[in-house]
Amino acid sequence: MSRAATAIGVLGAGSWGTALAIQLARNGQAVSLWARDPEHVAAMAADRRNARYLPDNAFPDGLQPTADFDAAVAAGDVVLVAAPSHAFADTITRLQPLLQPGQGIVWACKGFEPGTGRLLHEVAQKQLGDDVPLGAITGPSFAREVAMGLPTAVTVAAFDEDFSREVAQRLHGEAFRAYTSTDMVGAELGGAVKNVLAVATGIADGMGLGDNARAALVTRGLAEMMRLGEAMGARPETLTGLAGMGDLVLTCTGDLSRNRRLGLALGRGDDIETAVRDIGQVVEGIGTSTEVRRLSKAHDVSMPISREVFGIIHQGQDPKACVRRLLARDQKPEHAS
Ligand SMILES: NC(=O)C1=CN([C@@H]2O[C@H](COP(=O)(O)OP(=O)(O)OC[C@H]3O[C@@H](n4cnc5c(N)ncnc54)[C@H](OP(=O)(O)O)[C@@H]3O)[C@@H](O)[C@H]2O)C=CC1
Ligand SMILES: O=C(CO)COP(=O)(O)O
Repeated sequence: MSRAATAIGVLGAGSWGTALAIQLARNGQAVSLWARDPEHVAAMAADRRNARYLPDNAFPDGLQPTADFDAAVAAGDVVLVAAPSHAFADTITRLQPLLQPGQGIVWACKGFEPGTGRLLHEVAQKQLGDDVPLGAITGPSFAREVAMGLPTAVTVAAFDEDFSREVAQRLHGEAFRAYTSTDMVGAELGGAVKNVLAVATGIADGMGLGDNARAALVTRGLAEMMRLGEAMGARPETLTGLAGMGDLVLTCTGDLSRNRRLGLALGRGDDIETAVRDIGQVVEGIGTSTEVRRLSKAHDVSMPISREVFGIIHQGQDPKACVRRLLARDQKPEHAS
């Protein structure tokens, strides 16, 4: 099969893979959208929509669902991975032997490798070496709104500026602005850490703590993200930009956020298993809270809000006790000198 700059394979037909596939097809790309379940593929092909994840959005003509992983990888010069972060490493391992010279990989997953805290570009680089162009799509972007064609801005980060430009050009279009960045660490860190902070603000809102508390959590959460970012080599402007502050504002305030919705349920006193089942889609903040805890310890960075989210999710701690602990912390200057 010949590969072309006007064709692309998207691996993962959840809500975000499907929305990005719709956006790419809107821009005239021939899109092969791969899903792992052949029945799901058959249903999408018949309905010309993804009834499981984005039922309200019809597929543009250029979008073809496929159950053929190899064909999706071979479709274009760029392969877009849109699996949850816990499936990222396996996806890279599976596609590695299929990669042809000149092909690049970009992903839309927001999280860390479970168990190691590695950023996804570190996972990909370790597996593939330095010769394969790699990039990450991040920023404030609810799948449903992108699929509807509502105005959205994202960042495409890659060490290789030509590659980030190429991916951005494929995505950029009417109502969809794709910026570029060379700060992979900041772009990936912002998109991952915001998941934990969206759970935190959801919990506060679920407990009825008010608008002041939400604004305080967003702002102090950003301070946590920036401290970790400084320790890990992120650029501060990335974290005050779309990948950090932008996504933080979106997911800490927008009820389409699955992470915020998990928090709302926990804050109302629901148990986590029921909340996750009711949401029915990936909630990255659950695993990410463990990895943020790991990284904050490894880099000796104070992240009290993220720590309490970890305690509530993984240690069964009472949200009320967590709030009391946060409020009882020592008084101090807002900005460390
Ligand atoms: N939805 C959004 O608005 C946005 C999501 N993201 C990020 O995109 C990534 C994907 O999320 P999203 O599409 O929303 O998730 P969804 O829950 O909507 O869909 C999950 C998708 O991943 C597949 N999947 C689940 N487990 C595995 C696995 N072990 N191996 C391979 N595939 C698997 C599912 O397949 P199946 O149906 O067969 O179970 C499904 O296609 C996440 O990292 C998320 O943070 C980023 C920006 C926006
Ligand atoms: O990352 C997202 C929007 O930018 C999606 O957020 P949730 O995973 O919390 O739904």
